[in-house]
Amino acid sequence: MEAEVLLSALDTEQLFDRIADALTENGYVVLPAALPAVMSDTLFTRIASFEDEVFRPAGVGRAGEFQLNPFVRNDEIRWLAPTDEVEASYLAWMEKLRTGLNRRLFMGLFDYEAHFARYAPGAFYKKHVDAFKGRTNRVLSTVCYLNPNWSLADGGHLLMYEEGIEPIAKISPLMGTLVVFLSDRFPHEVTTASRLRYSIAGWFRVNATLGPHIDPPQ
Ligand SMILES: O=C(O)CCC(=O)C(=O)O
Ligand SMILES: [Fe+2]
Repeated sequence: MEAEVLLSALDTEQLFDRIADALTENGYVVLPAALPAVMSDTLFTRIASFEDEVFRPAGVGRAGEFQLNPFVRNDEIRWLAPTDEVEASYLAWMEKLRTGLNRRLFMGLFDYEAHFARYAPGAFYKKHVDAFKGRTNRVLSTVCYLNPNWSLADGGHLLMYEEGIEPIAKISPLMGTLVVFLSDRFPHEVTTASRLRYSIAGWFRVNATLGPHIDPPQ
């Protein structure tokens, strides 16, 4: 038992090494089956069990600038909270990643926020950048997918762009796949899904508080 625990701790360190190396080299990484299978299974069970009322339409912009824009995105979200055991386990894993990356890359990641997202058939999220202009507190984006199977024809791909108009990556939202990327560097979009599509999107933030301006907002 102890050996098993040690082994998985070692695996996690190796995974974090891989993420750190890829971020340094490419600014992004796609990791199939990154999360422990038990964790993605329980997260899938949780999101799939939510009643419709649990979700709210996702918006664009933050705090004072927040608005609904169904032409840009029409997924539905629910923020994760540490009060639920399953959600807490995901947040705890991300906390390990946060300190792991700070140790390796001195990124100064300060906190993490994440929401479940549900894309109904026909839903999409047009090309956008996650970091809000002028307030650079979101520095590293994560997306974790919770769909037990997915085929090309189901759509709902994450397309990532860098400079050109052609995507540099096309990612299927398959269970356990984790994507991590620098928030201000990669415009990305979710193509129209023809099936219900589940994910958890999250952001590591730096503490950009300057003088009286509290950022992130409390
Ligand atoms: O679900 C995805 O693949 C990406 C979602 C996204 O870009 C976002 O929520 O900002
Ligand atoms: Fe995004």
